[in-house]
Amino acid sequence: MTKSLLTDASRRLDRALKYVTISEDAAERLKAPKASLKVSIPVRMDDGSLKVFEGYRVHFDDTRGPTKGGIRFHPQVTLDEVQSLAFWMTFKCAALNIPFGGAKGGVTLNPKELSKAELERLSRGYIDAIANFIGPDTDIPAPDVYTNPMIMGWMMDQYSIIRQQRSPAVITGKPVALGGSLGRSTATGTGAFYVLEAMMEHLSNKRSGKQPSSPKTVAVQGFGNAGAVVARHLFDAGYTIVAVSDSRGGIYTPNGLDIPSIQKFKADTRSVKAVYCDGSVCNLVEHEVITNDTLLSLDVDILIPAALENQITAANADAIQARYIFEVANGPISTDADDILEAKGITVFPDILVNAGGVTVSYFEWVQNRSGLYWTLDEVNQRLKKQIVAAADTIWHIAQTHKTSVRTAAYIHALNSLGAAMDARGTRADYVSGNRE
Ligand SMILES: NC(=O)c1ccc[n+]([C@@H]2O[C@H](COP(=O)([O-])OP(=O)(O)OC[C@H]3O[C@@H](n4cnc5c(N)ncnc54)[C@H](O)[C@@H]3O)[C@@H](O)[C@H]2O)c1
Ligand SMILES: N[C@@H](CCC(=O)O)C(=O)O
Repeated sequence: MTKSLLTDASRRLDRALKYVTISEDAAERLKAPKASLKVSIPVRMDDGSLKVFEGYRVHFDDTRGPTKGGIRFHPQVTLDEVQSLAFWMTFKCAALNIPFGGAKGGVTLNPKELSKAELERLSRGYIDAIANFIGPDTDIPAPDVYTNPMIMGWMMDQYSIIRQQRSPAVITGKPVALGGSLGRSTATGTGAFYVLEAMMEHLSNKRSGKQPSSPKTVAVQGFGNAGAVVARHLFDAGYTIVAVSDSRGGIYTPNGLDIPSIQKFKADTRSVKAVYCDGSVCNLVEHEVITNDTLLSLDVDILIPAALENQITAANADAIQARYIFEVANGPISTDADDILEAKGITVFPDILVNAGGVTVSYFEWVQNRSGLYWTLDEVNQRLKKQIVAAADTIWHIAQTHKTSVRTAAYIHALNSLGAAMDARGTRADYVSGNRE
């Protein structure tokens, strides 16, 4: 039987609980989602046939505010996956001190097999099915794997039609023309870069003079919204990106890839190739074609999984050679693998901190939609940097104080804020059990 992703995710919570003073009632409530909705979405296909897709929306916890989290379109979406992603959103928002709880949504399909018109009908159909489960004050979706601003725009429009009023704040990650925030499309990668720079500074302050110089070589798994942007920031900052990949596999060259050229080529052709572009002419450069498994086990300073969950498990953790792993994807490392990596002296910087730039700028987008006042790109990035580096510094200090992994420190930090909110609100246990006298 396959292991539940949510059960594995909850083991991270158990590890942090012993460091925090949080009531047993509050801890118990954080082990299961508040509500899970499963829907069927009938879609008229271009050939006239009707196809029914399965979708989900999960609210994990709303103690700290309306629930928040992306929508994934992927053939492997399951309820267990969406629940785990909603769990991580809860702790991510708490760790970043964003006044939101955690949620997630997903539809099980391969969007690459749908025409643009079919994709629009599916996106609008999904919103029809979950409209009473979301709202600007209750649950606010956003993009995730294989969804994008165009899809968020259709979804916001559909919700506005249903409610008969324009509702930009119901969804974030929209096109800027429809009330999206400047900087949202690059926020996850930009935030990850800010965290990486902050952590490199902490590590170099901690290092004694005898230890090796600062890290320079990087491999990035997944060259999408999150992975390509962090790769570009690192390239611009002088790191050598030796390998990148997408769902079809990877490319490797020890001298380093030209990330701006690869980004341009991908935007033009949708494929990731080792190229160097001079103006509009792109030529292939010498490289090795590698699998995603090989990419993960390259001998690099920094490994960045930026694709899907469970990429590093007990089955391959022993082969990992990187010194540091920055989790840009949600849940790319299993709990068993964490232990193996720690024993090998590899430091893991966790998803709920590293990829929190996306939801942070989503929060900024929601604030801008509600106030009607829009910020410049500089303002957005400055606020993002301030908020995410503050969280990174706090988490680093918790890890040093308690001598825990950075992941456990991130959960301790999140739990302190969640526990305080839950205890302040009361667990409502008597009310829930029907004992209302
Ligand atoms: N988009 C956001 O705002 C955001 C924020 C936080 C975290 N994340 C997380 O980052 C990860 C990537 O999301 P994204 O928004 O960049 O998605 P995306 O759809 O923009 O890109 C996904 C990339 O991963 C690649 N990919 C898919 N399966 C793969 C596999 N098995 N091996 C290697 N590559 C594979 C795809 O080809 C694509 O390049 C996900 O875990 C997501 O939950 C995204
Ligand atoms: N899907 C993203 C973004 C969520 C959001 O912006 O609400 C995440 O996993 O963090």
